[in-house]
Amino acid sequence: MHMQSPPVNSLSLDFLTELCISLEKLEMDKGCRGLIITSVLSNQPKVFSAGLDILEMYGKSPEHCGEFWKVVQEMWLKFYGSNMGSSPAGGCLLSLTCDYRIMADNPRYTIGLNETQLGIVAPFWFKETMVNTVGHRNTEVALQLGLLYKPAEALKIGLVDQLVPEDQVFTVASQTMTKWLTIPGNVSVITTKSTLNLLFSFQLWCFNLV
Ligand SMILES: CCCCCCC/C=C/C(=O)SCCNC(=O)CCNC(=O)[C@H](O)C(C)(C)COP(=O)(O)OP(=O)(O)OC[C@H]1O[C@@H](n2cnc3c(N)ncnc32)[C@H](O)[C@@H]1OP(=O)(O)O
Repeated sequence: MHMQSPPVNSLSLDFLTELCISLEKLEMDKGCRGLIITSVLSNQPKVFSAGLDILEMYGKSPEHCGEFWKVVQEMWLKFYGSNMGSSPAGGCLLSLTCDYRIMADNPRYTIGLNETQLGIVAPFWFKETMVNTVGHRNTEVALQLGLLYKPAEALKIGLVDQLVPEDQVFTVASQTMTKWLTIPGNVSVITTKSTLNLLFSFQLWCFNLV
């Protein structure tokens, strides 16, 4: 899936709604077993996604914000595989929801949950998704300081899985997905994934009760 919403693929209500509809269609397509999401913006260096559209959250009615927030959560529930350039905040969340993250090895790119730098709080489920990926201590430091990591640092803490030269990102992503798809039987993979997420799903359920 190619994201192309200039200038920076910011996640607006319209963009997220279209993304969720496209994902729903792919989920219903029995021939589709995986998804590589990438940015085809023409800017250099490339942005994967600038995160939530800041203008979507400013000066809007509570109803509009509610609708926006619902679609952000829906997006978080659906994702699978990714490759990328710069990914701050919601852009980082988008890639954290994927099974495997391949980042272009260009020090001008950064990734991380930088919300505190903007004076906002990374929501509970952003934080928990980060903890599940890089562990508690790395998350503690990253979130409190609102750190944006360059590719080599992101690889070191496990925020991304692989760095590749910029012109090879898509080829390597395709090869990686081919390897993942050799695992037989969708059901065992999906069940394993659900088991890994069981505690988090329960926490989220409790959180929604309060
Ligand atoms: C309802 C409750 C919500 C609670 C939310 C809590 C969680 C929040 C999550 C978030 O995702 S908040 C968003 C955080 N995002 C950022 O901090 C990213 C900010 N942007 C950048 O760092 C850079 O723009 C970039 C992505 C690295 C790209 O840099 P580049 O130099 O290539 O482009 P710029 O000249 O900076 O930007 C071009 C253009 O795009 C506009 N823009 C950038 N980011 C956003 C954004 N997130 N939303 C809306 N618009 C954005 C930027 O203003 C420029 O616009 P113009 O000036 O050209 O009009």
